[in-house]
This record gives sequence, structure tokens and C-alpha cells, in this order.
Amino acid sequence: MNSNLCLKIFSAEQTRQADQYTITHEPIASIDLMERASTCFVQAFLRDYSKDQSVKVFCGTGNNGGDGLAIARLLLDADYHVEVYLLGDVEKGTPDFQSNLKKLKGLLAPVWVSDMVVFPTIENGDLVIDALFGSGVSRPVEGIYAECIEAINRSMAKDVIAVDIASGLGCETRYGKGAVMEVSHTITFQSPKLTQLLPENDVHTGRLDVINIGLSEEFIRSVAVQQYFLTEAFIKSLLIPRKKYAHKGDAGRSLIVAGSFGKMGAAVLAAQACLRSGVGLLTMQVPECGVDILQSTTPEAMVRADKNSKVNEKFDDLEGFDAIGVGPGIGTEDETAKRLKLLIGSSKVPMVLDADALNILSQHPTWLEYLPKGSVLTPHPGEFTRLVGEWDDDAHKLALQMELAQRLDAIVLLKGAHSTVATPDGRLFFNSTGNPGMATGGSGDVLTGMVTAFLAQGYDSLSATLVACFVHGRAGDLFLAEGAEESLIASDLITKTPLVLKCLKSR
Ligand SMILES: NC(=O)C1=CN([C@@H]2O[C@H](COP(=O)(O)OP(=O)(O)OC[C@H]3O[C@@H](n4cnc5c(N)ncnc54)[C@H](O)[C@@H]3O)[C@@H](O)[C@H]2O)[C@@H](O)CC1
Ligand SMILES: [K+]
Repeated sequence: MNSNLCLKIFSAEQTRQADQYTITHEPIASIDLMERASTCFVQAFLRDYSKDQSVKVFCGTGNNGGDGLAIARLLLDADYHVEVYLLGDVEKGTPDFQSNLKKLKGLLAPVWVSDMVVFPTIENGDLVIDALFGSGVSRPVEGIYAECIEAINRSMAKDVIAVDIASGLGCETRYGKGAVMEVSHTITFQSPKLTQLLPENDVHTGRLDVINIGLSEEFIRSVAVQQYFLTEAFIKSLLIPRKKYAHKGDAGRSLIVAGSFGKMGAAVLAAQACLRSGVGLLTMQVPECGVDILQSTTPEAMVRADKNSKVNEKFDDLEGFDAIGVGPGIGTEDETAKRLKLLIGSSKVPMVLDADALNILSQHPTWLEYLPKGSVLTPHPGEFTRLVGEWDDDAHKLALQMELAQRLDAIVLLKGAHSTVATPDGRLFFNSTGNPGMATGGSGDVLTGMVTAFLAQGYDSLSATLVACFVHGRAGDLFLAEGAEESLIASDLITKTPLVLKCLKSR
């Protein structure tokens, strides 16, 4: 696995080192690197924001403020109506801030906001560019800066766009006691910052675009990190090609235990997602009441009927399977719980545990110790709370996720916007695909089917989980090309999977 193909999530210090290394070794003057970053920002900005809106740029006196000044100049060149507001001790500004201030002064007179009397009125429909603080913020933001941030947060601005990171939001921590800018869009440099991927900072990040400003690839490759952001190139590198003389057995055999009376839809979704993700042979174990449903909706799957008519009770004969998925719609009846215990105890192949299987396990935590090697847990936040208890904030939640993966020697996929995948050796992968439309019933059942399919096809547990997670999100994103988020239903994810896989497999 070549993790260098992912975007590495750097600390503020590593970001600073990457800048410095690039300046020394490319070599490029610091001011030219700032110009390059600002030009990349403006290119992204021009795609989304038209000239009929007034742009107010708020700049601090560090390099983020320097970026803001360069961006203002480039937008003026592009015929935007721009106003610039400066905060802080301009005399003490960084050298690159000073150079950009000089370059701008011939074109426009910036306003120094010494107190709130000079703070401008932000009209309904204005755009605000936030360049007060970037990755250099090191403590809670207070005083005039905080007053200014709070005024912008209360304003009628149509959009607030952060340069690199919202002011006041640290790369690794939020400095919660101070003011933090609320932004609708962040255009960040080179790689996302950890805080930008956490739900609690959604209002401080908004839509996140990561732009490549050409920091030294040599440096980036050399830095060891534990946290990664998935890229298409990385996922492509994980895909296993089908062999020319492949037969259905080569593509793996899965067993999925799913469904109960009234919840057979979960089994159908998991089955169809598993088949569309390339499994060779799929056997579904469902209660008697679900046999006809499965056979008629999904003729490609073989079906094993449980003697219990309404719930899954019997999990015998595990011979010949390469991966086992269990959980979607099985319910938490006592008989099902007992048989889940036996299934865990007797399976010799990796298992994917989801939904009610996780709910049962949270009632019987000691059974988790017997999970077969390479197993994958795929909780949503509710199931995760039942497994590990409440968390204080998102950082604590990630710590609990990593601790669980280590303790169980299993992969733990925590679902949500930017789903996270934790490994037993302490790595954490953030997904980069998906959208809010996917918060819909059955979406998780589809994911279970996908992970099970990739495991059965011979992917190692981490690769199977990462590929499934990325493909699942990309399928959701593809749906948005033709439908609204609100209209997305879980089966749309299955419908879009063939095209997603085709594109990923193309060179
Ligand atoms: N160094 C480089 O070569 C590049 C830097 N870039 C920009 O530079 C930014 C980082 O710049 P800086 O390191 O100058 O830092 P910032 O511009 O984020 O912060 C500036 C200063 O604010 C002070 N400060 C920190 N927290 C404060 C607080 N709560 N209240 C008041 N003052 C506070 C710090 O001492 C620092 O000197 C990046 O986010 C990015 O926008 C880009 O231009 C790309 C290239
Ligand atoms: K900023």
C-alpha cells in the first residue's frame, strides 16, 4: 500500500517545514511561493464567484494576511470590486505581507480597522475573504480581532471564504475559547488540516477545496504521518485487476447474514451492493420470511433459509466462504444474539460487522475478543456510542476509535461526513467522497455489502474498507450530477457503483 498517494494531514509545524523546504530546495523566493498560492486560490475563486458581488478582504499581518493582499490585487486585475481591511500592527507585519501591501497600495487604499467604528457595513450579498489568521494561529483569538470575527459571523455576507483555514481555527485544535470565523467555503493549501475534517468544525470550514500549491513532493514523501486524506490516485492503486481467465470462484465467495421480518430491504441492499462490487458468488442467509423477497429481487444470490421464520437464528456451515458480512436488519433478538456468538467463534475468515450485529456486541462486549483476524466494524455514530460510550468532542471520538481498533486488532470504520477508518497500528484515513444526501436509510447496508465483496475478492481488510468507503461516497456524489441530495436513496448508490468502478479502473 503506497500511502504516499494519499494527501498527508500535516500539523501546523509540518506545514511550516514544508513551506521552508520548498523555499530552500526548489528553490523559490518566499514571496513567489505566496504569489503562487494566491494565484491558485484566485483560480479556484473565479470558478465559483461572479464579478457582480462586492468582495471585502480582511487581512491580518502574518503570511495569511499577505496572501489576502495578493488575492485582493489579483481580483482587482480580474475586474472584481474589492475592498481591503487590515487588522493588527501593520509595521510588524511579515516581510511578505509588507511587500504585498506595497504592491497593492498603488491600486487601492486599504482601510486599517483600529476599532469597530471603522468596521465596514457588510451588505446582504457581499463576499468576504477571510485572511486574518491562517495556520500560524497559536492561541485563542481575542480583542479587536475577535470583535471583527464576531461582526462578520453576524453579518449578512452571502459567502465567507477562508484562505487556507478559518481564522481562529488551529490546524490541530479549535482554540474554542476565542473567536473563530464561520465560513461557507475554505480553499486550503496543499492538504486538509485535521480540524477541517471534524463535524464540530463544519461551520468553520463549509465546503472544503484542497488546492495544490506545489510544495516540495520530496519533502511531503519524506514526512511520516499517521493521518491521511483519501485520493482517487491512492484508491486506484489499491484495485486488483480481474485476470483474463478468471472464473466466478476467483472473485471470491461471500456469505451475508441479514434481514428479519419487516427489514428484508436491508438484506436486499447489502446483497445487491455486494454483487455490483464484484463478488464472484454470494450466499445470503435470511429468515424463512425473506427467501421469496430475495430470490425475486436478487436472482444472482443464492439464498439459505433460516429455519426460524422471522429472524436469523442459524449460522451453520461456513466452509468455502472468503468473507462474511453480518448485521443489516438482523434485529437483536436473543436467538440471533446467541447465533452471532457462535458465528464469531467459528468463522475463520474476516467478518464485516454492522448495524444490529454491533448493537448485539455492545450488549456482549466480551464476544468482541473472538473476532476473526482482519475483521471490520462499520458503526455509525449511534452504534459507536453504544460500543465505546459517550465522547466529549470530536478529538476524543477519534481517540476512542483508534483505541478500539488497537484493542480489537480490527479495522474500525466510523461512518459520517468524512468517514474515518482506523487501523490497529494507529493510522487514520479520512474519506474524501460522499455528501449529506447519503444520510438516508439503507446507505450503511450498501456499504456492508461493498466491504464484504472486496474482502472476498482478496483485498486485505484495510484496502477493502478504504475502497468500499471511497466507492460508496463517489457513487453518492455521482448521483448529485442528476438528482438532489434530498432525493438520494440507498439503491441509487448501487445503481451508480458500476460507473464509479469503471472510472476508477480506467487508466
Ligand atoms: N510560509 C509560506 O511560505 C507560505 C505561507 N502561506 C500562508 O501563510 C499562512 C501562515 O502564515 P503565518 O505563519 O505568518 O501565520 P498567520 O498569518 O496565520 O498568523 C500570523 C501571526 O499571528 C500571530 N498570532 C497567532 N495567534 C494569534 C492570536 N490568537 N491573536 C493574535 N495574534 C496571533 C502569530 O504570532 C503569527 O505571527 C498560511 O496559512 C498560508 O495562508 C502561503 O502563502 C503559502 C506559502
Ligand atoms: K484565514
